[in-house]
Amino acid sequence: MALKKTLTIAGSDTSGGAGMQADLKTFQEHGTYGMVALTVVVTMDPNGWTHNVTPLPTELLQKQIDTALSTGIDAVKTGMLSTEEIIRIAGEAIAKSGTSNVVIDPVMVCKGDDEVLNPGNTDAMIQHLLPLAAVTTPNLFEAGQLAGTGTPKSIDEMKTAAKKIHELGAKAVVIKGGKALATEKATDLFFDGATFYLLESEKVASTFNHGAGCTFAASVTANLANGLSVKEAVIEAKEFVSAAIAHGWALNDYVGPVMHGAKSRFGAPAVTVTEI
Ligand SMILES: Nc1ncnc2c1ncn2[C@@H]1O[C@H](COP(=O)(O)OP(=O)(O)O)[C@@H](O)[C@H]1O
Ligand SMILES: Cc1ncc(COP(=O)(O)O)c(C=O)c1O
Ligand SMILES: [Mg+2]
Repeated sequence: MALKKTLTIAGSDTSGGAGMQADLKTFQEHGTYGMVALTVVVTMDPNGWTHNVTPLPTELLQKQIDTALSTGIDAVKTGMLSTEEIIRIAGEAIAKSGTSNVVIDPVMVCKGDDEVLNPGNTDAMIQHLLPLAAVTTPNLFEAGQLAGTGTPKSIDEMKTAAKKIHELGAKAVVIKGGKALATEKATDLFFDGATFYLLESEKVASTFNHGAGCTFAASVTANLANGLSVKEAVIEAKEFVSAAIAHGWALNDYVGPVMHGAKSRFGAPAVTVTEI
């Protein structure tokens, strides 16, 4: 039986919760066939868990992209890209891929890590990636950087940022309020270019949400490969990640990854969708 083919152009999170590890686990849970073009390897200091990001040689990235694209892919997502050159190469790969099922997760920082990646990356993402996006999935900080508005602090400010990001070329935008937004629920804003929707689920008190953003974007990617509409894809992704966060767990004293396979095992919390 042939499966839908999903590609992630992303970094390796050696701790397994985020990055290409989250993407592959999530692709598998959605019944798609996952492939990876690896950009960087993230390792952690065993004492204190400080992140270290090591880019792979770009010739090696290009060879991986050529390999994966030669199979004919049904959807592609980007994750941590880390340098302007990698962002440009990813953009060229997507333009060549032949699919319009393109999810840009504009990863700029790791949760719990203050080191913001090179600001030139934001401009490179705007130039090379946003115009190709069927959906882009910034968190609050990333949305503020892309829109040039500073981090949104309310639903109204999220709407303003989403409009700007849409004007930059992304066909649809999900700004993830997550637990940073001061709302009772875990609230994300979805803008399809015409209508705004709030996607809401119970806010989980736990801090075990490492990899939530990657898992959300990978779910959207697999759903698009499987033929769902963009709106259906983001709603299912919200259910999928809500279940994964509700069952997040402590890997060690430093990090709590989401449980990528929670929805199929335990079901998903309710998600409400409201047009605003
Ligand atoms: N504590 C939480 N409870 C429920 N949902 C959450 C929680 N934290 C994040 N989410 C959801 O997880 C998804 C990823 O969001 P977020 O963690 O902000 O992204 P990122 O990992 O990219 O920073 C979003 O749908 C967000 O609303
Ligand atoms: C390789 C890699 N990609 C992406 C991320 C971003 O993860 P999140 O899903 O928490 O936004 C991380 C964070 O550690 C990472 O290591
Ligand atoms: Mg993220």
